[in-house]
Amino acid sequence: MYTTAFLDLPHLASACGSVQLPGSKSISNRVLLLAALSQGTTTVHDLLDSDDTRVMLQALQHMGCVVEPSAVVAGQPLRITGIDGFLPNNARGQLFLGNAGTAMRPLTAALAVLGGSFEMTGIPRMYERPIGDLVDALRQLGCKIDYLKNEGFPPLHIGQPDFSQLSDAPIQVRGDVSSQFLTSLLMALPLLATNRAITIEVVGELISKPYIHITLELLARFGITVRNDNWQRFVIPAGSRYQSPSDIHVEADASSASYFIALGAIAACDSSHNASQNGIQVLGVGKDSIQGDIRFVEAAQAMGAVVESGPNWLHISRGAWPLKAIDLDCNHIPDAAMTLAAMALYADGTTTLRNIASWRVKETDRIAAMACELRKLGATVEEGQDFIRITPPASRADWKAASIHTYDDHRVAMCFSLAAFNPTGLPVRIEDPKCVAKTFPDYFEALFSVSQASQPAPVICIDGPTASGKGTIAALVAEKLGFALLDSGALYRITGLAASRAGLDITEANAPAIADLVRSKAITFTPNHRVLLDGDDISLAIRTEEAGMNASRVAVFPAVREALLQVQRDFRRLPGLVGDGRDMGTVIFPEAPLKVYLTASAECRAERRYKQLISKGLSANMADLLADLQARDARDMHRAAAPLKPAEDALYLDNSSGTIDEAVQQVLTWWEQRQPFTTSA
Ligand SMILES: Nc1ncnc2c1ncn2[C@@H]1O[C@H](COP(=O)(O)OP(=O)(O)OP(=O)(O)O)[C@@H](O)[C@H]1O
Ligand SMILES: Nc1ccn([C@H]2C[C@H](O)[C@@H](COP(=O)(O)O)O2)c(=O)n1
Repeated sequence: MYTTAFLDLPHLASACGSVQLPGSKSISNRVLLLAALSQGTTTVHDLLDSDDTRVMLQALQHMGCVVEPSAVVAGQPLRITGIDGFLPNNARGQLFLGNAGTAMRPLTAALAVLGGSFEMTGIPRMYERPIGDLVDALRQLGCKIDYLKNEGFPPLHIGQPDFSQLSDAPIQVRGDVSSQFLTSLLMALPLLATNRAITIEVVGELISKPYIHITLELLARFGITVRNDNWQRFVIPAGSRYQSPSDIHVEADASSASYFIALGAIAACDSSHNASQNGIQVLGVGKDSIQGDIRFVEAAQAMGAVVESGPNWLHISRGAWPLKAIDLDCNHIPDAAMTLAAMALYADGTTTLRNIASWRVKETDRIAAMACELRKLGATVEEGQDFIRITPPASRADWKAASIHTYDDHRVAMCFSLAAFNPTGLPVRIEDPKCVAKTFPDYFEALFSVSQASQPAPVICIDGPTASGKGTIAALVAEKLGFALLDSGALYRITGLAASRAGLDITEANAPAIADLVRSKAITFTPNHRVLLDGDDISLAIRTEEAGMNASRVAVFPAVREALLQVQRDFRRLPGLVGDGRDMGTVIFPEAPLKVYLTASAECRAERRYKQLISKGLSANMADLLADLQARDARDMHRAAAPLKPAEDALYLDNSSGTIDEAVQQVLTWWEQRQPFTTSA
């Protein structure tokens, strides 16, 4: 997941390949709560690991459920032993539920029926999301719920209910604000229906029926068959008791699929792929899905997408181009419909999405957010209380390179990534990309894995002499931008070490053998910054001064440099790369848009290197270090092959007196000056 302040998506030209989607958030959190209320242990497969499921799991553990392991581990099922309809004695606590509506609303209902003493809290946006209609419905039953701040909104306090006045009268709930209120009652009230049937009556038109369909399907899996009288009345039978189904599989998220369905419809396939590889394959959800958002497929088809499907897969390719503008009532696909707003940027006219009032009370006011950000890209947008109307930029020249504000809303971030396929060749900046953690933490990684940029990924080169600070500054710049990192010096250090371990003297005569040796070795840079040579951890061994000197000696040989050329270029990937070394800007990436030549006085470098070695527990001597460093500079600068020198278009940065942060900031400022983005509103 990208945890940077922003993520710059280079202009994307084509997309092709296969994506495995994470589990559905709606199904995951429903399954977790139902398993928690049940008798028995439920093994949950393919659970989504996201912010919303994490807060739900923590809450369930607070309620006395046994969860093993205590958090989601990739590829492993999770076992939940339920409370069989009763909280432990004196159950109490504060439950922090972030911005997870799928946790706040159903847990409020379940705990209000179960009792105990709980404070339900969240982030500030949660306190703007209405819950009054649910609380009113629960109070009809005798539940004890108090508002801790504003009437009608979380945070809440839930106390011990009094069901002495409970009658057979139907419980009424509004259905026209959020279907989560009805879902919450449907999941909580079986706890009260042990010896009487309970009827829920919907007041107003029920929105988002597909989400109620998911709830009913899952209730049935946990032993509760609810009678649905035309979406107006729901009858929970007497004698209800939650029973674990033992094993349950969470299907992939159909709304997450919408971004890749749109991608298949928008992006041409790279001509280097053959016809059979054409398009985007989505794995984990298909035509047998119980999720209403699967009907996004029909909307995408109406806009021109060509979609084939199997029980749990979809294949999407471009059909009509430009896409066809549509006018659609989106009540049946409230979440996925946001993706249509992004697709509308590529349509042949004005697209209108209607009956989307619920967008206004989601993670953010989504109608306002989409309108504002689409306008930044050059679209003309009209918004109403329950509709949005989008006319794409009139011509290529009318597209703008925008910095997209994401409002802590995962769907805004994912939708606007599709703007990177604009016809003008512009990049798109996505602010706060980590907001996708709510449903699809690795969304951007998945997007990059199937997308091809119109230009090779951007590279920032940082070259300079030994111990000038290249590695330190390069790593920090890469971290800030979410770019990959190439420590090219490490490759020469590994080569020098491999040669000595193989008993090869570093001589010109041995240069071809050393080059062959490095070609035959498996070199791995692990995500936690370890360096492996054929599986052996050599992270520390390559950091000695001797290893640095040997690196400088092998680096003189053209055959070695040739052997490492493609290895280095292969580090280039989306969204970009920072390369540190001696010839990044002159030889390896001569077309890089930013080249920095980092210097510092020899004395300053020797002193910093001294401190660096001592801090790693390696021995060092200042006088020797200074002499070695000067010898290394001389060899690196005066060798015939790719000598250390500034590229003609390099910018000089003297790192002798400033701080590390100042040097990093300078590089970032130069980078920013090369970007075309208009700033956020
Ligand atoms: N501006 C600075 N102020 C203080 N210390 C710094 C500064 N810049 C870098 N350093 C420190 O200097 C030491 C050497 O930096 P670094 O290892 O990044 O250099 P390098 O150029 O990558 O070296 P090499 O070429 O040998 O790989 C590190 O301990 C780093 O933290
Ligand atoms: N692009 C590069 C990177 C490194 N080298 C050589 C010369 C250096 O002295 C040696 C070790 O590099 P360091 O880890 O200290 O950055 O490797 C090179 O020739 N070209």
